Amino acid sequence: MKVTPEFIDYREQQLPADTGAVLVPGGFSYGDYLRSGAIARFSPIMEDVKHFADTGKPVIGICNGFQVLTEAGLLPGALRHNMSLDFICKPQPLSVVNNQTLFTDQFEKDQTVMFPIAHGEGNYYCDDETLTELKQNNQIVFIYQDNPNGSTADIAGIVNKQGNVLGMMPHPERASESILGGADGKLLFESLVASVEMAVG
Ligand SMILES: NC(=O)CC[C@H](N)C(=O)O
Repeated sequence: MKVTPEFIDYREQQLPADTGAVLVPGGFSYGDYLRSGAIARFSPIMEDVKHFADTGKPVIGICNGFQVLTEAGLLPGALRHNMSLDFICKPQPLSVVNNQTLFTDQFEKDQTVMFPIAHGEGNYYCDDETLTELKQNNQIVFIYQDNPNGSTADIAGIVNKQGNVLGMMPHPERASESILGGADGKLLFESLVASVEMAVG
């Protein structure tokens, strides 16, 4: 099976019927006014993204996409301003703490990967109760090796309880071929594509 990416406009009401996975990308939505992702989560397409996620199909939010998914209630917690209040843009070493997800099963457990970060509001926050749940359910997927932004428990990426929605601040797509400085990120997309292929059969 050949996987073909397709851009879906945020004003659409419905995802195409044969959608295998949804990727909510990074960038700036509505100029990050109020909070990053706080307005974009009302985009018409988000209703169907929620239904899609409810059926157990894979959804990944990267950077602004992660912010949108937390604002939409698809993932717990919130992203706050970096502790330094600076926009931080640099390569960042991470550890893959959970390689048992459909997004990370081609990584080694505790593998070090280098993904760039580029954000002003990457400081992941959740309350103690949520953090306990995240740990108990093995929902923490990536952690920062040297926490750049003040994130609770060094969290760089989490999945929802069901394991089909991933949100992460670092950018695997900016580390997906050696000409970009590294190809660690490619494994994430290969894991995802293999999972989608398996689901489709
Ligand atoms: N690269 C991104 O997606 C940036 C996300 C958001 N605009 C921030 O600065 O936090």
